[in-house]
Amino acid sequence: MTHHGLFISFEGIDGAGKSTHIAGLADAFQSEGRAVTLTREPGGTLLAEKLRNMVLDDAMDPLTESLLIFAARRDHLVRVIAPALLRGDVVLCDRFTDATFAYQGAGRGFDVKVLATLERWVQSDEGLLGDPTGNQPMKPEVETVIEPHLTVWFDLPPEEAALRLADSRVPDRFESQPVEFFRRVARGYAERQLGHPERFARIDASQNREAVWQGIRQVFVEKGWLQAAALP
Ligand SMILES: Nc1ncnc2c1ncn2[C@@H]1O[C@H](COP(=O)(O)OP(=O)(O)O)[C@@H](O)[C@H]1O
Ligand SMILES: Cc1cn([C@H]2C[C@H](O)[C@@H](COP(=O)(O)OP(=O)(O)O)O2)c(=O)[nH]c1=O
Repeated sequence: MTHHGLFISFEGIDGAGKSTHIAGLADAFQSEGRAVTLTREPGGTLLAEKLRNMVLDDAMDPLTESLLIFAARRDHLVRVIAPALLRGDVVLCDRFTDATFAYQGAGRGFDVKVLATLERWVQSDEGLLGDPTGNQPMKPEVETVIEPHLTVWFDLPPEEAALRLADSRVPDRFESQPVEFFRRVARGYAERQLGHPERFARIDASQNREAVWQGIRQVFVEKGWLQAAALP
């Protein structure tokens, strides 16, 4: 799929600080005249938000969980992400497939080979350029697997994330997992980074908010995607 958009995902264990900084980046891109699509996973469409509620609220086996998450992802790609990239938008997505490898793969111990197969199927651009109902799919000339241009990984020790979350919100099914679960998830993200070093930017999320923001700012300025002057 040829497009002029920019696809950026944000990752890290719960409480690492993603939500705190995504809105600031959206403002920075908008102040430079770029259209921004701000979205999240699981979710981002009516159907995917319904699937999100099921995944976050109901106990299920890891294959069911992975299939629902990838089903939500496909709908999100077809209806929101691919059209936004074709329009030339900057897509800022709170979590994407690395979260599935970290949470369902490393966290829940589900087979990463199955996840890799689902990743290839779901993120194929085949059918993405057609009608989102799927009635009139168009075949791409060369099939490609859509993935973020950049993944900003907020790396934070699980013990610190737990402290930050303790008084901030009611935990969902994942957030209420023991710290050992998040140690595995954090290792899962580290493995994903090793597999995709060119795509990942690791941010030391244990720093204070201002230092974390400066780390993010530096990544975007170095890539030439934002001008230093546009950022506080
Ligand atoms: N650098 C930081 N230092 C201390 N607390 C932080 C920092 N960044 C965010 N927080 C706080 O930690 C909690 C989790 O942050 P949040 O952005 O919601 O994380 P995430 O979206 O990654 O789950 C919030 O209460 C937030 O205010
Ligand atoms: C995208 C994704 C999220 N998740 C989990 C991680 C989070 O605990 C939860 C929701 O993520 P998130 O949107 O970060 O929740 P919040 O904004 O409330 O912190 O879904 C997976 O287990 N697999 C996935 O593929």
